[in-house]
Amino acid sequence: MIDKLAWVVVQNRRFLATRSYGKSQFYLPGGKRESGETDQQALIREIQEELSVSLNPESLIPAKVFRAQADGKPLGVEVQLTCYWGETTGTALASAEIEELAWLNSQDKSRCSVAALKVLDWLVQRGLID
Ligand SMILES: Nc1nc2c([nH]c(=O)n2[C@H]2C[C@H](O)[C@@H](COP(=O)(O)OP(=O)(O)OP(=O)(O)O)O2)c(=O)[nH]1
Repeated sequence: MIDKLAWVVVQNRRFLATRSYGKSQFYLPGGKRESGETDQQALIREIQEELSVSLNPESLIPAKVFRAQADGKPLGVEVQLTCYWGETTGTALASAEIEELAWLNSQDKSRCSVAALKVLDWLVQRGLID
């Protein structure tokens, strides 16, 4: 199981998703903890790397944990996304390994990894995106 942290942010009834170079599916932004890091430290570092914005540590609130088949990995390898809400100052920009940023809603299901799709469905259920 691949254990990752992810940032969930909704604006104008869409959520932020990222696509890395060489990949076709969109993911929730985030990544793995490095040794000794808290969830908060790891997520802030990953979001700074991927999107060039600083998450405010005080704003981080646990959202939900999702588990699904990991994109591009052998069948049965799962990714766990421990998702947090959080606020940033500044505008997210595709950086480092990220080729593209997109604000998605349920018209974009086919562009999402299975894990990102679970997040999408949950945001729809909660009435936050269309
Ligand atoms: N952050 C994130 N990762 C996701 C999502 N959906 C999804 O399948 N993943 C998967 C993609 C990879 O199979 C898996 C692990 O990410 P990773 O960064 O370790 O994988 P990778 O193969 O790109 O990295 P690497 O081994 O080249 O370092 O997480 C998602 O929504 N957000």
